[in-house]
Amino acid sequence: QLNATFYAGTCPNVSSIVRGVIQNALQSDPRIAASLIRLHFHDCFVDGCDGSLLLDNSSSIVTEKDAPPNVNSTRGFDVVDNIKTALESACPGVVSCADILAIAAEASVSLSGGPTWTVLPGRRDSTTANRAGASSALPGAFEGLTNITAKFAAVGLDITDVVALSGAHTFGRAQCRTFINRLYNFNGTGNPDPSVNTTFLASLQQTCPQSGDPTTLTNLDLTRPDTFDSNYFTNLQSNTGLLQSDQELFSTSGSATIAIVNSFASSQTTFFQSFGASMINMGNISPLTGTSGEIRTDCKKVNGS
Ligand code: HEM
Ligand SMILES: [Ca+2]
Repeated sequence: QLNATFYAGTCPNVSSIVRGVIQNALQSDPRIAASLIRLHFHDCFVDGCDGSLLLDNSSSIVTEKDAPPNVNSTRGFDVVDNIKTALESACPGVVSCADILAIAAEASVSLSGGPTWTVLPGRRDSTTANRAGASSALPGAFEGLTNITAKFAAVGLDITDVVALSGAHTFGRAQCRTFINRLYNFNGTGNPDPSVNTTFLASLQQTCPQSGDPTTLTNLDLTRPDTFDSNYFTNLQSNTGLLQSDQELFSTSGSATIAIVNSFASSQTTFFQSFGASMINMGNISPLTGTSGEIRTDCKKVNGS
């Protein structure tokens, strides 16, 4: 039931309103586009794309925001609220918070130099959150390609989706705690991860000293950190992927992901096309449609609570 023209009659300017708020936010926060697309991902993998991630703690809600993959990590909720406020004033009670995340993801990528794709809206918002689901369903950087692939398969996404969507790490930041395992004592070997380029390793060790601040940020893409491009894949070819889960796509011998990395590295057009298709696949994960769920008035709260 998701449909490109879902808001054509009820909120025809929804895309330009969302885009305008993000454009404005980008003026003071060049990272916000990356942070917003990540919210759509962390929403969709937990009970589908239903806005569950956005709910705060309350008497009936145990927030997903405090699950390990999200706590002190996901950000941009204030901008989602600004988008919701702008939409409530233009078309009250019409656009769901789940759709805001899907539309914001596309706007964030296209405003950062990446592809455009046709977002299919029509999602409605959950009245529940799933903390345990957020703790278990989202992939972690140390998990290994086999487990990560299994978590994507659990929501109907295949190996091409894994590689294409990982390309979102072409922008945004990561904290030292998410990759320091690779820098000094990888898997108990007493040595760094052998798949880290040695010059890159030295620079990461400077950024993240062994007893330094685990929350220090660095760019996921060392080449053009705020631009959406295919450099993520050429980085993997030169062993400068930041997270273990990034570099494994290219450095796991015999893996089917290697050929996909090589094809995206050699053609940005191929990557862009594939990325748009995979974002649509991700956006289709078990939405609430029809009369299921509700259209929240405030993305942080279930209506009437
Ligand atoms: C394949 C499995 C994935 C793993 C293991 C993973 C893991 C991570 C980790 C550990 C961070 C850094 C978080 C922090 O330091 O606070 C991060 C950041 C990010 N992730 Fe992923 N991720 C994955 C897939 C995805 C997907 C599918 C998307 C979107 C389509 C995505 C978009 C992002 C973005 C844009 C950032 C930077 C956010 C910011 O700067 O605020 N990731 N990811
Ligand atoms: Ca969800």
